[in-house]
Amino acid sequence: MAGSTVSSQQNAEYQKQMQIEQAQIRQRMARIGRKILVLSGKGGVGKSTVAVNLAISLSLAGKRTGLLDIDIHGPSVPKILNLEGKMVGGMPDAILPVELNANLKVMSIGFLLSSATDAVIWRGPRKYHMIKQFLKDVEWGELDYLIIDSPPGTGDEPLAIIQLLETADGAVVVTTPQEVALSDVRRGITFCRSLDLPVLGVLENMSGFVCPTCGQRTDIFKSGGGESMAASMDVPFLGRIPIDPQIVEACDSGQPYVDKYRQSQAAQAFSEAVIRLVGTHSESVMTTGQKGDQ
Ligand SMILES: Nc1ncnc2c1ncn2[C@@H]1O[C@H](COP(=O)(O)OP(=O)(O)OP(=O)(O)O)[C@@H](O)[C@H]1O
Repeated sequence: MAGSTVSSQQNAEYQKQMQIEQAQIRQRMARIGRKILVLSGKGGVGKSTVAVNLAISLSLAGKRTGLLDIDIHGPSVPKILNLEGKMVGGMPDAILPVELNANLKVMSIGFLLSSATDAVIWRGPRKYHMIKQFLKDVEWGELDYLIIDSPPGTGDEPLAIIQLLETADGAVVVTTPQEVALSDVRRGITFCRSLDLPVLGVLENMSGFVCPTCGQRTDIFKSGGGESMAASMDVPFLGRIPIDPQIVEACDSGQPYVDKYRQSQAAQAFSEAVIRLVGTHSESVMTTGQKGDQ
């Protein structure tokens, strides 16, 4: 009897603590306009590349943007943005994100690991706790957009963030065109629907390669599969990003691709996809995406 009283007391305290933390998350998130998750059904399809370049495009368009990398097992955002080894700032009750430029703040689990080679072996509850801490403690300030790079698949991390955010605006689902990737994406879309998370669009990455020497196009992973899958699942299609070796080079050297190679076919395709995605803010994104020299 005494034991059950203690455990019900503990349970009540735990519930109270959860409510306090959820209220803290709500308070932080109330200062952020649109919260967009970038998901993929399968690993290696370019999800982090898309998340980074989406965040850069929005920041170049003058939108106050945050980029949150919750890919606990493979945080690649610090590498792609040449932020490896950066220390995040701290305040008594908050973690300060790294400021990449005046409009772009970045937070990644990678900043909290002691080296780029550290492996994280965490079970579900610990991942949930880390994601909750990010949402509760990272001091973004006022943002127009928060872009969240989630790990591939439909596991603990995307589930945790969707539940904890409560009010995410939706997901961009990245795929490559071949059937083996598309079947995983269908599962990803079903996952979003079962959690009432709107699918804002499907982006087909690595869609064809145009040889820079002879100009011949080769559909290495096929082409068009993402578009027909989006139509059959009744979700918007955002466009096709071709394979471009300069994307690999930019990612590996930590340079923002859409900024550095603005006139390239892939950057233009990227820019059009962002316009389809953000809709009402399209003019400013278009202006930024098309101005400037390479
Ligand atoms: N359109 C593209 N053309 C050429 N290379 C690309 C393209 N998109 C992404 N890449 C390259 O593919 C590799 C994987 O990309 P990325 O890390 O973004 O994938 P991911 O889906 O986030 O992977 P993970 O499953 O590990 O999270 C990187 O080397 C990146 O530079």
